[in-house]
Amino acid sequence: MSKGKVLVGMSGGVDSTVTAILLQKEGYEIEGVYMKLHHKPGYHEENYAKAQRVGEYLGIKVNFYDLSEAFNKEVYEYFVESYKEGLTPNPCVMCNRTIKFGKMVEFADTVGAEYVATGHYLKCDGEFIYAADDLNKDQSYFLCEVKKEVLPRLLFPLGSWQKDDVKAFASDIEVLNDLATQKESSEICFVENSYDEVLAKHMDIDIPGETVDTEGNVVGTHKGYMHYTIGKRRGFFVNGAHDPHFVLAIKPEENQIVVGTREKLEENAFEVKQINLFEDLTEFDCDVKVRYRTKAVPCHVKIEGDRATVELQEPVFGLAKGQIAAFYNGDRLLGGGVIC
Ligand SMILES: Nc1ncnc2c1ncn2[C@@H]1O[C@H](COP(=O)(O)OP(=O)(O)OP(=O)(O)O)[C@@H](O)[C@H]1O
Repeated sequence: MSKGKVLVGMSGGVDSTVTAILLQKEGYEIEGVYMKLHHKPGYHEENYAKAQRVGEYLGIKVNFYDLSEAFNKEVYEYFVESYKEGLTPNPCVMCNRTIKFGKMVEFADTVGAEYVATGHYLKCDGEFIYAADDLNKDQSYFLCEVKKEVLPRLLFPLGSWQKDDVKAFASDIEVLNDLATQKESSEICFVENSYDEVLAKHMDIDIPGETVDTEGNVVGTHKGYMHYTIGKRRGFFVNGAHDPHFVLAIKPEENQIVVGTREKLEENAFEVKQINLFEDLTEFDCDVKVRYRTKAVPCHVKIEGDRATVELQEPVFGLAKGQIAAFYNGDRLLGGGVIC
């Protein structure tokens, strides 16, 4: 007897392919969906064809779902607008909230699937999300803004797998072994080379401006504020500087970047907005990650409405407004918010 129906997000990559195979083996009825999210030329034809090939191998239907309009509004425009406002966005976090675990869950309803699965590396027990066993691949951070209501419907079979084992598993299946060796996708699906190349399609980002110190004194020049993120230490000019200088703040209205030495990047507290929690908490101790590839730091969090203040027990360097703070209790994800 079937364990129930699962809609699997199938991108044509090795992770979602193995996800679908494992769930079918476990006894679930599987249907796939390939989502068209952006307009990178040639991308969807190639990847949908791969997803369909996996579908044929498994004997399942793989739907093509054009979500490019919703993706453009919820993810792409947010990405471009954030840089315009001098902020550092995290498009994958917003995509997971609105598209992958938003629109895809709604689509699951239309095909009668009670569950939704992807090849993300993380664990979910229906109530909480946990870091993956493969800590190098762990993607739990990117789900901290997902709505709590959808968690009971999510399945992530790769949470207990090592990436190398996933590749080895796929390599053993002859018709799919090319998927195991293909290049891994880049971090942001619609960015081919660099984020400023994407921004340059929409506006002139090469407008030189002033580089100032923390007192507002002009100390040099830069090539346009959108080329910089907090903590960056190259690509601008500081007159007569002996020590390395880092971007401390971005002032879009003045087209200025504020720079200073590394100690000035140190922060001991910050605020977050758009707080999203998987349990009812108002004041608590936990660990916080202020970027994806960074160590979690112990902190104290106090929630007020949909905002929170975070006091760090050890300093972090280079907090970027717009970036995502994810709260953890050990390997359990408590939720997250947007640094403001
Ligand atoms: N265009 C898409 N259509 C359907 N599902 C998708 C799509 N893009 C990503 N996913 C789902 O989200 C998961 C995570 O995507 P991400 O791009 O982070 O991972 P990935 O390691 O490249 O995965 P894969 O190897 O499956 O391509 C994928 O494994 C897949 O289940």
